[in-house]
Amino acid sequence: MAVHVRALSYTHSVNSQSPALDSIDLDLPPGSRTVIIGPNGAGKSTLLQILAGKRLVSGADIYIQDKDVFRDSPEGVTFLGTEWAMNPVVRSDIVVSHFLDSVGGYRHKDRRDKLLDILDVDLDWHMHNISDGERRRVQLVFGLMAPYDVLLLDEVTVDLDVLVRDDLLRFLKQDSEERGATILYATHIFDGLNEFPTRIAHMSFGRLVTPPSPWPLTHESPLNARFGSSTLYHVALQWLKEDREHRRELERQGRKLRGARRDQTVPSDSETFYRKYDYSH
Ligand SMILES: Nc1ncnc2c1ncn2[C@@H]1O[C@H](COP(=O)(O)OP(=O)(O)OP(=O)(O)O)[C@@H](O)[C@H]1O
Repeated sequence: MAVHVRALSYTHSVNSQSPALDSIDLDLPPGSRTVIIGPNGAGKSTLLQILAGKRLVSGADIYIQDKDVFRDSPEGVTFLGTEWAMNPVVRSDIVVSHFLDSVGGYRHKDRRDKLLDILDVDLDWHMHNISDGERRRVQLVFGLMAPYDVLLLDEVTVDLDVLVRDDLLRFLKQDSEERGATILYATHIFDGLNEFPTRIAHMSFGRLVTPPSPWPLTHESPLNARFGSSTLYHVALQWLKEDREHRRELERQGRKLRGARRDQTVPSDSETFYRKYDYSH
């Protein structure tokens, strides 16, 4: 297996009400492309960060390419998350061509040039003078130019325009087919994604409630009876509605609280509001 996880549970802090990950078992074969679907806070980023070795866990088996993620630091694993763009280094006055050279771009010239074309990156851009989407494109060239065996993507296409995103997904799919690379991708954007995955999984409240299942749906798939010829978008919509229902049920039992607190007295005028929130002088 390219990725093998058993009994993975994780709690961010002692104050957390419930674990971010709860008894996760996961197997991803080489060359598979899995899209993880789940509502905000389901645990997708936490799972990807742990697989990338960014958070230490004990008591679980976590192997990538048959190597223990924490003891053997497997090579060929690329993680791309949204927080990269917040790093002051990539917001400094550095020219894109210098930046890519400084991180070894010349070693992967063919892939780098292909990605520069797909992501429409100008090598003369200054990193402190570009838009969020442009910075994201530079990140993707930087992150994808070295060939990987396992790619962990945490919603990095969020600020790309649809054309660039479409070309990028095509590149990732073709690359994975040609080189057998495994991809695990957490996203909330399902436009144009239907043809991308070979598997889909559903995470909810820290659990993998539907483990990676073949996509497009096969006749043998247990999901087939429910979703038939649905698009990925409709499957996602249905799963997320169920998640919301589940949360509301927990709320009825007083176990989770989100949204408006209708049972509480709220300040009725702006003066009370400002006093309450300490805006008064
Ligand atoms: N640094 C942190 N400290 C404390 N709790 C955290 C931290 N990061 C995430 N959590 C909590 O862990 C749970 C899982 O969060 P996670 O970011 O993994 O969800 P997600 O599925 O990636 O959500 P999203 O779709 O919003 O990105 C949430 O309840 C969240 O509040």
